[in-house]
Amino acid sequence: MRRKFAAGNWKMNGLAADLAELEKMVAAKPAPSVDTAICGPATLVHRMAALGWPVGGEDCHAVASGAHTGDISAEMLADAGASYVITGHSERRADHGETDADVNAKTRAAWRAGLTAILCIGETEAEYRAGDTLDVLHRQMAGSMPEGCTGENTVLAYEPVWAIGTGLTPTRDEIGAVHNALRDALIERFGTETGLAIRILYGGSVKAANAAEIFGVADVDGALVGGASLKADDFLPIVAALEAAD
Ligand SMILES: O=C[C@H](O)COP(=O)(O)O
Repeated sequence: MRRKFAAGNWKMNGLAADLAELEKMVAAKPAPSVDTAICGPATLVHRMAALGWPVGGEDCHAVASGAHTGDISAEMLADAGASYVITGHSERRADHGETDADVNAKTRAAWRAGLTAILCIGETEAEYRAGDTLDVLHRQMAGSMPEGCTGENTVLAYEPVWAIGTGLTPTRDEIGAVHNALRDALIERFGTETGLAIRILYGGSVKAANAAEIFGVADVDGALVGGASLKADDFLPIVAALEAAD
């Protein structure tokens, strides 16, 4: 039985003053029946973790330490109190040219440090319009997901690039068809037990207003939430909708 998971991604947002939002989330003590986490900027991870809410990084380097100015290793995130790290977010793939091989290496780095990887895949708008969504996702899964993925060390996040920060979302049927295909692909690649254990999150313009509808789709095990995770008043209703979902 997969535990539902609501993860936030603060992206390049968050100053010390914004920790007040996380304090509000902690004070609300929401939804003990679902997993929650906020992935925050590296500058805040330590202080976020100290507040007692599960925390993740937004990216990590593939190696543990060395001459890589400005980079953060998975070990550093774990040392700062993180339990998760996002790998392969489309903004990293687009802004930093990260390839599936890079994402694969970063995901293995996350495991090496004892972190759970929230591994992102997703098609661009052009790929969606061309009807190539599943081909793209299968290719990204094949390249980005290392051998050894389990339900404990990896969470798969399906994030259509064209839905991120746009207010657009695929239809319920589209999300359902994609998540169903991803589940089949996980089972084929990792076997039935592991394929059924790996959680698949949907990400892209999830907010309180559409969360219940999206969480009602089969094989949606939760969400990776960007903009609506920045404020407790936006994120907590999403967590509540996940808890209420069948
Ligand atoms: O990692 C989160 C996603 O990029 C979704 O962002 P968004 O909820 O602001 O669309």
